[in-house]
Amino acid sequence: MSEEANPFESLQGQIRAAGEHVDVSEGELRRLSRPERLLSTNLTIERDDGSLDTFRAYRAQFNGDRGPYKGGIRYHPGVDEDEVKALSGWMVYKTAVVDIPYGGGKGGVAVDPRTLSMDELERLTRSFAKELRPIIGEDKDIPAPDVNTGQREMNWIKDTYETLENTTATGVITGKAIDSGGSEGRVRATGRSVMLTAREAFDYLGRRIEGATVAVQGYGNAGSVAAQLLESELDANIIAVSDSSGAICDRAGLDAAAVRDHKDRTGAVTDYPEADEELTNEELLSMDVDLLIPAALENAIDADLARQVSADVIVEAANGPLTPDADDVLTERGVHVLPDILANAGGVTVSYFEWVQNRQRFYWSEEKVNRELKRHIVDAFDGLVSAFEEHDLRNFRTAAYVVALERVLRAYREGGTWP
Ligand SMILES: NC(=O)C1=CN([C@@H]2O[C@H](COP(=O)(O)OP(=O)(O)OC[C@H]3O[C@@H](n4cnc5c(N)ncnc54)[C@H](OP(=O)(O)O)[C@@H]3O)[C@@H](O)[C@H]2O)C=CC1
Ligand SMILES: O=C(O)CCC(=O)C(=O)O
Repeated sequence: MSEEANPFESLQGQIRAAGEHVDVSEGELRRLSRPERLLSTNLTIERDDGSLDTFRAYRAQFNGDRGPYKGGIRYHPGVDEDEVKALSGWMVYKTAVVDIPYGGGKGGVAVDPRTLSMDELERLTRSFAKELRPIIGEDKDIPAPDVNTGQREMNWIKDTYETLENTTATGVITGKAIDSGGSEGRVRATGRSVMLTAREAFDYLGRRIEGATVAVQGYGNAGSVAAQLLESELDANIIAVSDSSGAICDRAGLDAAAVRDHKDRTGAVTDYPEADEELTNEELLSMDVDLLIPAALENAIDADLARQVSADVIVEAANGPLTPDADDVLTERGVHVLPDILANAGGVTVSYFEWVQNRQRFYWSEEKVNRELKRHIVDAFDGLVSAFEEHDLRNFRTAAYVVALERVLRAYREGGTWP
């Protein structure tokens, strides 16, 4: 394996690559390549046995030119400052590419939540919420779920914030449970945009998605919903999936929902009784499939692995799953990569719908949420393709950053000296 790429440097390279095709000054590019603000703190909680433990925690507010900072909160041992900075920057360009009125932020705690009891997790989350309280708010910075967080953690943060502020502020966080102001369709929104992006991409490339073979790395919120929707709505054939325990494969096709049930019951996709064989994650990523969906963490595919990738199309459900060198190798090899900032933007798009519903105190049906989500993703895909063709770009990622950078730049300039 080559040396691990720094995700913050990866993000900066992606912005610079787009900058070559956009009328942007060096000063503007520098401004739009680093966070405006970073909260870096320690959370000390009492363990159930009475001892104290301390965890590093961060919130990066990368850019607010287009609206309040927006982005998830991750609980994972690998969380560090550069990861959070990168993830917050990706949010800026993601919200811009789907044209929703937000900037970008991201937070995280360096913790393996599986080592905490539910009570300890609640104390940790409420402690983080107290640290976040001065810098978040319905019109300031609106967190949401990411890896290893979900409705439960979002509700704890909302409750802590509202208690300390002595008010109701339903829109201070998104990804909440439905009866606490959550939106229909949010839980499945990230997977849904992955499915929609795959459908649009296959159509554009003149390929059939019906019956297409698919491998999915990571079987959490993003990966397992994408797999289920690709199967149920587009008749794609999910032949391999994985999680941190390993990968399973059935070349005749897995039942994506049944694998999810098995993982919910046992905690892992491995040992699924209907699977033909078990593989390593590396073997899954180099399988000969029509569509590969990395849906776990950053840097899943480096240059060495990229040379072994046999998929024709990659749709990035995870944020930053390719190292920059892997991206170059895949571009040169003619593998079509649909970038994270479009493909997984369904999550933040429905978070936006949730926030709109919270502000209006008027709630939408799931059918309306899904219809609006489809419109945003299809429009964003069309915008990306227009930029790709107009600038004769080397890959779809640069096209997405060109569209997004132009939008962020316009907002920045309109806030200061008009061109
Ligand atoms: N949730 C959301 O709304 C959004 C998520 N994303 C991105 O999608 C990605 C996944 O997030 P999400 O689905 O929410 O997170 P989850 O915590 O729900 O799922 C993550 C999955 O990745 C698996 N995983 C972790 N490490 C590895 C590994 N080395 N090899 C294979 N699988 C691994 C986990 O396995 P195990 O279950 O065994 O731990 C789990 O199945 C992240 O990059 C996130 O930033 C992007 C936009 C929105
Ligand atoms: O729903 C949101 O606001 C953010 C989701 C997120 O963290 C992401 O898109 O990476």
